[in-house]
Amino acid sequence: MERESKLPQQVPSSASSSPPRAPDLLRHVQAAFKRSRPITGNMASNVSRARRLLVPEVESKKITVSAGLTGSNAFGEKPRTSEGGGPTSQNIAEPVREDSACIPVSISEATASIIDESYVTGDVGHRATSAIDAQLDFKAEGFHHRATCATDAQLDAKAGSVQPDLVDGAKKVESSLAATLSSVGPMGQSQGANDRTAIDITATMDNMSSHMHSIALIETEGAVGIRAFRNDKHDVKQRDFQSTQMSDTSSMRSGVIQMLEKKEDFLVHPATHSASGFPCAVTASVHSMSAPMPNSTYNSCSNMDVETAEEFNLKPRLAPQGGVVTPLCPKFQPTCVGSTRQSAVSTLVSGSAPGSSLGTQDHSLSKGQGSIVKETDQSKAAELHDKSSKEKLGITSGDLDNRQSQAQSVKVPPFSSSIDASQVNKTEKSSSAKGTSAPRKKNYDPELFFKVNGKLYQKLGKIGSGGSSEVHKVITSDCTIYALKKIKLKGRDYSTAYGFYQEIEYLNKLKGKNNIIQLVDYEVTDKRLLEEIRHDSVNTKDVRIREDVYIYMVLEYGEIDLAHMLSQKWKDTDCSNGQIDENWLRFYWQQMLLAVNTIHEERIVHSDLKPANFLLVRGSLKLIDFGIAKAIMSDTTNIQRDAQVGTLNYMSPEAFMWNEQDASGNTIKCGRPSDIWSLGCILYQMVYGRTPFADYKTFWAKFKVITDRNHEIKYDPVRNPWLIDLMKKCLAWDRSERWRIPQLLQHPFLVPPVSPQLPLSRNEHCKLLMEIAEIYRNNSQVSSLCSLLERSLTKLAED
Ligand SMILES: Nc1ncnc2c1ncn2[C@@H]1O[C@H](COP(=O)(O)OP(=O)(O)OP(=O)(O)O)[C@@H](O)[C@H]1O
Repeated sequence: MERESKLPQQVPSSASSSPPRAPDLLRHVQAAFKRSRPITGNMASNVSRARRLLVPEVESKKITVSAGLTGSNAFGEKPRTSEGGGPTSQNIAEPVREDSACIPVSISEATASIIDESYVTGDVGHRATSAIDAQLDFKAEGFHHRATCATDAQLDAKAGSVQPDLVDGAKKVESSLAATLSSVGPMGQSQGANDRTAIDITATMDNMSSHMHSIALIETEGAVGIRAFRNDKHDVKQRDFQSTQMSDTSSMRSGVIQMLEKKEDFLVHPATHSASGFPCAVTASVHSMSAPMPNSTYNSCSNMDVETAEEFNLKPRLAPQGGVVTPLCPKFQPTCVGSTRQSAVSTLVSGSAPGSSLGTQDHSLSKGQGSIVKETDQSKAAELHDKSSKEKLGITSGDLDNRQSQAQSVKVPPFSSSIDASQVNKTEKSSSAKGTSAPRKKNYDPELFFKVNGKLYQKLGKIGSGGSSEVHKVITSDCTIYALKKIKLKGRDYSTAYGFYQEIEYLNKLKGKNNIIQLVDYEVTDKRLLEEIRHDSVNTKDVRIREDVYIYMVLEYGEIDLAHMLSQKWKDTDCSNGQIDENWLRFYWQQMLLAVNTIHEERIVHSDLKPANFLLVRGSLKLIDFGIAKAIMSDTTNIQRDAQVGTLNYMSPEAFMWNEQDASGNTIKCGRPSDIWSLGCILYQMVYGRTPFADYKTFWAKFKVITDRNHEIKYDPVRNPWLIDLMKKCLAWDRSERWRIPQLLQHPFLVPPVSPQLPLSRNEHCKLLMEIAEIYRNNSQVSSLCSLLERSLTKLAED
């Protein structure tokens, strides 16, 4: 009842004969929506909810209605290690579809800001959401633009010149909105009214097919990110990636989300949702740009500097030195993949102090807040930034000029008032401390981003680390997830460095092969050294690299590796009958064979096959880690190694004895059969849950037993005897006796012989006899006996 008394005042029905003027109506709606009700029952929780941040407002007479959707990503994974470990969660993002919609609307004098907030219809008792709660902020100059507007929309607005077709569309939207808003009932009403409103708005947006912008709201439990897209007639291009947090709203949107999800025009690819595994939200908002934005609006991209922001298609953060600002909300900082579900997207999204609510209009700085960027500095920085990023972004000179002139005509708002001193970027601090304008070293925060060939990749967490590298999960501005392998070359000798570089060459060679992990991009940070590594590796073999040089490789992202899958499978198997599921085994064994066959056909020997080097990508196993792979020389089927390689439990006898002389005086080399041995060890592990030499713990014990040709590997009985035969074919000590992959692919374990129905028909008898005759074609006696039998059978059949 108490709650009842707090219900917003009923707004007189606007569906009456004379609808109120838009500002009046909006004021009513705001009055209703601003008084959001407490969440009832179990809806009320102390769980920190997403809060909303604002992005800069600039003076304009423009309203943007925007809607869209994208998925949030969350990565509740544990870092992987090369071998073993627990299961890894499976998250993969598909590129975001860019078919969202957003309509720029030009509106005069009166402006409105419709934003999403949430409330609960207590009587219905479920999550109610209003994507278009109205919140009116009447300013002397008109509307206050709140929110999340796309960079392009802002730029368009700044230019002060709205294209005629947009104006036209804008007017339509304006009137549609007025009509739509007039149908919004008071807060206490049932969900239906609000649903209807959202649908109406959606429909309105649908009507605006050209020059549409959209903002997609990425929502996790604690953070909300907004993506904005521009959908021009000819150039559908993903645009701004804004971030925000919302207070007590995230859980409320689901209703509208579901509603809007049905409106395909607003949706990004559903795969994005599944990638994240988290609910996505859509919001429709009306932005006006009539008043200067509160400083806090800059928080929306506060963890990115200008270049970062632009890389992520954000409104550039106009820090004079291009400095870096640490995330406002450390809770959302991506530290480790497994840290929180929020971490992934929430760092794309930035946090804001709870106080920086939507309604904040305070332009003054609060006490103790740090450095403020002066407008002039910002303008200069914007110019500089625009110039420097022109090339990178591939903006045409016409575009750039246009944008620059727009930028000049726009009064750039001051920095966020809600950034406190501790949150101001490190570069700014250090340069101001020195009192100099020190040249900036990096214009992005290396703790949060990797930069490969000028493209930024935001860290989502460390996936794993191998002997030579660390691998991170990263996300790009278009929400694609990759694995980024970082190899430190400092302290390594040139030949080792060359080995690392060779992995790139192999991956380039294997581009397009769908059972090999795909290399998307790479960079060696020191080009001169790269040339030395490539050309002088022999001369400088033992010279160690002293510079801080890294190899970055951007790779297709794998959800989980076979090592983790196996350990999980064995946990499940232990709980059931103790024997591995044969069909599961067949499926993955075949995939492994196909992957290794691909590289063998390209005359590459992997040399380090182990479960951790098979990754599951979209349901298929793909091979990774060509760090020690070697090409097979054209004049031989084997390879000469410079160093002993491999992982002990999977190493073939010849890998242990490389370069030694065998009994006949030949140098022992590793070739394709060495990989087959490793595959045999993996198969053995899949069947028995341990590798064949796992009982031998030390290096010398393993060395002794593996290099002993008389050692007999123990095969415990299994249901399918073909399985044991298969393992034996792979683990033959003599490498010349090991089967090759094409044979293994035809092994009866994978291709079980089909036993014919008995008794055989006359034709089948005849066929059988002909086969026998063919086998014994050199034996005239067998041949004639076969033909006699065949004739006899034919005669019998005739009788
Ligand atoms: N593309 C990828 N997608 C997802 N995870 C990956 C990817 N590449 C590597 N990893 C993870 O990182 C770990 C280490 O990667 P990788 O094996 O390439 O590094 P390395 O330094 O060569 O390791 P090793 O010591 O095993 O040779 C892998 O076991 C795997 O779990």
